[in-house]
Amino acid sequence: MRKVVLVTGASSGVGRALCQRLLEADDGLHLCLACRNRARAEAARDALLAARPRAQVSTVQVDVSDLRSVLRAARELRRRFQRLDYVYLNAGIMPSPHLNIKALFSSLFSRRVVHVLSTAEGLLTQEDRITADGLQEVFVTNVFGHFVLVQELESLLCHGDGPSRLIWTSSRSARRANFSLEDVQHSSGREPYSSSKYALDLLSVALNRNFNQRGLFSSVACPGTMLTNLTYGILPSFLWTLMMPLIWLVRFFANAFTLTPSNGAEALVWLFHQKPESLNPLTKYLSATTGFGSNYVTTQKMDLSEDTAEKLYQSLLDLAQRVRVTILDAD
Ligand SMILES: NC(=O)C1=CN([C@@H]2O[C@H](COP(=O)(O)OP(=O)(O)OC[C@H]3O[C@@H](n4cnc5c(N)ncnc54)[C@H](OP(=O)(O)O)[C@@H]3O)[C@@H](O)[C@H]2O)C=CC1
Ligand SMILES: CC(C)=CCC[C@@H](C)[C@H]1CC[C@H]2C3=C(CC[C@]12C)[C@@]1(C)CCC(=O)[C@@H](C)[C@@H]1CC3
Repeated sequence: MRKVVLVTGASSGVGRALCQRLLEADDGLHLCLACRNRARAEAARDALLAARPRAQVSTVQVDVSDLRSVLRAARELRRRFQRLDYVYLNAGIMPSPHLNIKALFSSLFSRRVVHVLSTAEGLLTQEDRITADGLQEVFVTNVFGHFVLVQELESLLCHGDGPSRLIWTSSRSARRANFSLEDVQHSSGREPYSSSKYALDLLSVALNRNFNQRGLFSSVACPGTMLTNLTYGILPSFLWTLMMPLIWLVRFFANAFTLTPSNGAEALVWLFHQKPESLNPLTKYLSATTGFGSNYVTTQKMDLSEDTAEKLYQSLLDLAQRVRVTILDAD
């Protein structure tokens, strides 16, 4: 039977490159592209099938920032599939980013230059919005919509017939100091992106604690800094082009500049091929690229406590229950 792989945010960037690379390695897979925009999803499916006609590629419409859409998509997936072998929880946003140019220049002359350029620590803030469900948009898109999707797909993931895998696209910019259990949605801070990625790291740890015995394994990866729609929201593409000679130089010292979505997919593809029992649940798997353009995977121990992970998990369960009641009452 074909293995089934679901990828959210597969219409562009690293999600789309991941699909391409997975099919290059094995066109016997069934890929299901979970995207918010039907036209972009179908364009991605057509391009993938044109390159690998033997593959099976389907699409499902889901806007992960809209919980009704998540429930609808999960219902559709339960109708279509008996099991999901891999779910890549990859869709993500960084709305209205503001780059602190002064901090960028001073970091270039500091001893922490490699760390700052790899994580953007102290360089970026964002303006978050509130969704129609009354939730912070970055939190619901990057974390909570995916959490509810996983809950709704539990029967396809814990099927008792071999392991299933969750692989989250996190980030090197996930930072403990930007996350608080008292404000998991980061409604009162200016770094919702970093907070949401830290929440993903915690969530993955908690999911492993709660689901490994039922055959579900979770991992987190960072694709490194790539030129995608997300980074074009920080600086326009012509500025990236102008800075390219400098960035190629920087890449000799900072392996996090993977630059292309295909390079960025390295850790996500690598995780696909690993036995889940061999992976450390407290490790983040990072795509990296050398100055000469070779890709490899490196690891980082996550800066978190299992107790905080469990507390976040419980608070997401509570929130999901409350939101479900509100949605059901409104319908
Ligand atoms: N670019 C980078 O340097 C880095 C990116 N990442 C992470 O990689 C992931 C992919 O981003 P990247 O490829 O860079 O950027 P892109 O903007 O190219 O891709 C983001 C994907 O997420 C989808 N998406 C956004 N919002 C929603 C939503 N509400 N519902 C469903 N799908 C949605 C987008 O759909 P659509 O095509 O319709 O816009 C798109 O397919 C993100 O989680 C990001 O945080 C992590 C580290 C570095
Ligand atoms: C490298 C030079 C000379 C200039 C680029 C400056 C910034 C635009 C750039 C430096 C660090 C980058 C970075 C990200 C975006 C672009 C930078 C701020 C991310 C925040 C992109 C999304 C992520 O998830 C992070 C892992 C990236 C961290 C580094």
